[in-house]
Parts: sequence; C-alpha cells; structure tokens
Amino acid sequence: MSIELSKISKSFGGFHALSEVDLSIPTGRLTALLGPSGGGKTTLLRIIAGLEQPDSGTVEIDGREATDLPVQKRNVGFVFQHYAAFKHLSVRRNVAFGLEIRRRPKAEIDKRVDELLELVRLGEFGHRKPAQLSGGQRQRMALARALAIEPGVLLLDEPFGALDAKVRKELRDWLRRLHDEVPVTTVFVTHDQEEALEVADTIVVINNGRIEQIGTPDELYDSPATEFVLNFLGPVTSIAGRSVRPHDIEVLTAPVPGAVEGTLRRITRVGFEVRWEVDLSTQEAPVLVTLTRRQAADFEAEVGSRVLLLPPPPLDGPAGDRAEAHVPATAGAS
Ligand SMILES: Nc1ncnc2c1ncn2[C@@H]1O[C@H](COP(=O)(O)OP(=O)(O)OP(=O)(O)O)[C@@H](O)[C@H]1O
Repeated sequence: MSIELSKISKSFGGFHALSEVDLSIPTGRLTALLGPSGGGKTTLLRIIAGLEQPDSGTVEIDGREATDLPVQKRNVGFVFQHYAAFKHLSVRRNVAFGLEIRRRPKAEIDKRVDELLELVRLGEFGHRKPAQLSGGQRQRMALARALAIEPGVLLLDEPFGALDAKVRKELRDWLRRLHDEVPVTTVFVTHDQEEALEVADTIVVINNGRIEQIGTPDELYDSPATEFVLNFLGPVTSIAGRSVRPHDIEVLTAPVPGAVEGTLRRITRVGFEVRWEVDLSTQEAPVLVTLTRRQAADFEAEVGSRVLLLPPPPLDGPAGDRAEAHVPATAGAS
C-alpha cells in the first residue's frame, strides 16, 4: 500500500511541529524518517497511523482518502520503542492477540502464529512470558504481533532505540532481511543516520518540521541538498572554504595544483581508522582527515610533520557550494 501526504501541518500550542509536509511513500519500500530529536518524525508517523490528526493537509493510504479514518480502519501495524506487551500472556498469545479480537478461527490463528514466530526466530519461545525474553527478542515479538493482522503498512517508531549497540545492529540487519522476505510498506523513525543508511531504501530527512531532502542512502550521502543533510549524514570538515567528508581528503607525497600544506597537530586511532587533525595557516579550525591504518603507516607522519592535503572535487549537490539556505523539500520520492 502506498501512502500520500499532502501539505500536512501540525502545531502544538503555538509550536509548529510540522509545516506543509508533502511526502509520497511507494508500496513495498522500507522508508526511514531520519532527523534530530524534536524534528517532527514521530508526529508524522502518528499522523500516518491515525493516532494524531493534522491541523491541515490530507493523508491517502492505498489511493484512498484516509485523513479522518480511525486507526482500526487504516490497516496499519505499529511498533514503538518501549513496546508494551501483555505481561500475563505468553509470547504466543501476545502475537495472536490481534487475530483473537478479530475472532479468526482457532486453527487459522495457530497456523499463523507458528509462521510468525518462525519468521521472527522465536519458534522455541512461544510459551514464555514477555519478561523472560531479552530486549531484542521482545522487539521481535512486537514485530510479529504487528504483522499478525497482515497490515498493508508497518510503522516503526525507533523500534530498536532502547537496545544496546550490538543488538541494535543485529536487529537492523534482521529487519532488512525480513523486509526482503515480507515486503510490507514500512516506515520507520530513527535519529541514527547509520541505521537509516544501512537499512532503508529511501531516507526522508526531517528537521524543524520540514523535509530537508528525500533520496536513496547514496543520493543523500553523495549529493546532500543542504548543509544540514551534509552534516547530519556523516562527518564533515572544512578545507579551503568548503565542507567535505574527512575520508575524501587525499594525502599526497608530492604537490599538485589545488593541494594545501599543513602541520599535523594530533593523531587519534579509533579501531581501524586513523584520524588526523591538520593545522593550516589559512583557517582557524583544523582540517580533519581520516585514513586507514595502513595509509597512515605509509606516510610515517608524526605530530609536527608537514603534510600535503588535496580536497576532493566539489559534491554534486548544492551543499557542495556551501549553500546555507533551506533548499525546498525535494518532491516525493518516485
Ligand atoms: N502532544 C504534544 N504536545 C505538545 N507538544 C508536542 C506533542 N507531541 C510532540 N510535540 C512537540 O512537537 C515537536 C516534534 O515532536 P516529535 O516527537 O514529532 O519529534 P521527533 O522528531 O520524533 O523527536 P524524537 O526523536 O525526540 O522523538 C517537539 O518539539 C515536541 O515537543
């Protein structure tokens, strides 16, 4: 099912949480709503779900006007960060819940719940209570429960937000594979750019109640439309009056046109990466450069060494020219 939002605005008191948001979410895609805290992601998700009414604008789901449709009639499933399971019910019964209240035949429910528990790899845990599961297992149970009613749209609000980094990473790989197996139109909210870049087909960057840019992970990373997107999607450093990614700066052994010389001020090793801070005479802030450990070792540079840096060619997007202005939202993803 596709989702079409037109000119959605929402204020709380005098505060504009969303301002005239236009967004097309195509069928079967995994779309991330990405942005900083307070940007309006959750509000947009709640409006799609029908948990919140927009002040103005329209919501269409599957080509049908849905702005005033109650939650139960939208055919959406959702999972929130802190998933509220029924504590006294087994995992099986939690997953079966939506089907039981719809009074489906018992044999059908049993079969469907077996399939779902397999799908989320909780086949052996059906008899346990939610409290006897790990945090990651509980979120997988929540997903199984949301999928039980065969929703046309799956809405996930920071579903892995409360979990530790390693489990988050596992679950996001798992979500990507699950989505490839069961391609339900899925919209998930995250403030974690790595999560969005890794998992999503399409990323919608939301800031201050507006869409900054819509695109594939590669488009956003390589051609950010605004300074905000450039900064939000990865590390950025300034060199020769331009904002660039630290790993795109080349370290040279012989001068070429466009190269700049500086003094190595600091060297930090973080895992497989080596970070240099290089002072230039032409700017106050040091230039950040990231290299692999092997590259860094090849240069045999130490604090105080003179190094030659070559900035990358300008980025394709307007942000490459240091566009400070708010570029209007790119129209809906095609
Ligand atoms: N029910 C409400 N009453 C008043 N203000 C609200 C309400 N819901 C949201 N807001 C405000 O609207 C803005 C957008 O909130 P929203 O939860 O959509 O942001 P978000 O991008 O999802 O942020 P986070 O990542 O922190 O959840 C915030 O400033 C928030 O304080």
